[in-house]
Amino acid sequence: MASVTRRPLMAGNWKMNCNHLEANLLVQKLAASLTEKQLTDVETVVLPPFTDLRTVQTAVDGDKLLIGYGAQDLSPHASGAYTGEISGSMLAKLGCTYVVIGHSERRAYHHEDDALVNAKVQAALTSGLTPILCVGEGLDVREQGTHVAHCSEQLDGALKGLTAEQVEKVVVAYEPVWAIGTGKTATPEDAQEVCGAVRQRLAESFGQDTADKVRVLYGGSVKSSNVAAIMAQPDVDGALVGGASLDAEEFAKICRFPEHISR
Ligand SMILES: O=C(CO)COP(=O)(O)O
Repeated sequence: MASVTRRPLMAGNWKMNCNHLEANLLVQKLAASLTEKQLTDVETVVLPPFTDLRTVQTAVDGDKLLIGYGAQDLSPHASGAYTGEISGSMLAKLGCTYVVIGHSERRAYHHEDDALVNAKVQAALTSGLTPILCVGEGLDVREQGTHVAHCSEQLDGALKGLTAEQVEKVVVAYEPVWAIGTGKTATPEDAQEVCGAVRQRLAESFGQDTADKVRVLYGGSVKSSNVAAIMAQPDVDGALVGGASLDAEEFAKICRFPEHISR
């Protein structure tokens, strides 16, 4: 177990922020704030709104930036009469490698359930995209103490019908809803408790080898001041960062976390 190495992943979820001009500036500034070695050691990814993706692609390709990018959602369908939707193949064609699926904001505001999340995970994999599958409990569940069972259920629902080979390609993000955008970070021990339970559940369902390969991220008020303690946890392989990813220097500092930690 201890010998398993997973490349750390820092993913910036911009949510509904930045027009395409601002996106260009942010991605260029981010790349300029990190050395090639830092970008090699820690996989750095931005997740802008759909309307920014072409601009980010142009910046990344044009300047050969070592930054990955992806979308915040996709349609479960391949193509057709689904007004307003974006397919996985459209995202892949734009050079996206990642897509966020099942974010708590989509579960809450767009009533996405585990069955839809499962269909989206399958659609992403079919298009060659890496899903960043979000799970996490609200404050009520946390107060009842059933957060581990809640996240395990969300995980089971999202990965239903997948093979171990497919699951190896998935990134899981544990984002406690009560810690998102609130400034309340889960303690490093809280993050480890659920990230460890996620890996345990993956091992039970898909085998230890698969569980050891899957990267599990923590998300919720991650900042440069708390990232090192969170990343010191054995089952936390990276962070899904909201607000702090909109500031290039702050997100770059988050990506430079290995300077403050010995794992
Ligand atoms: O929801 C998040 C990332 O997907 C976390 O957002 P914040 O970092 O703003 O709390």
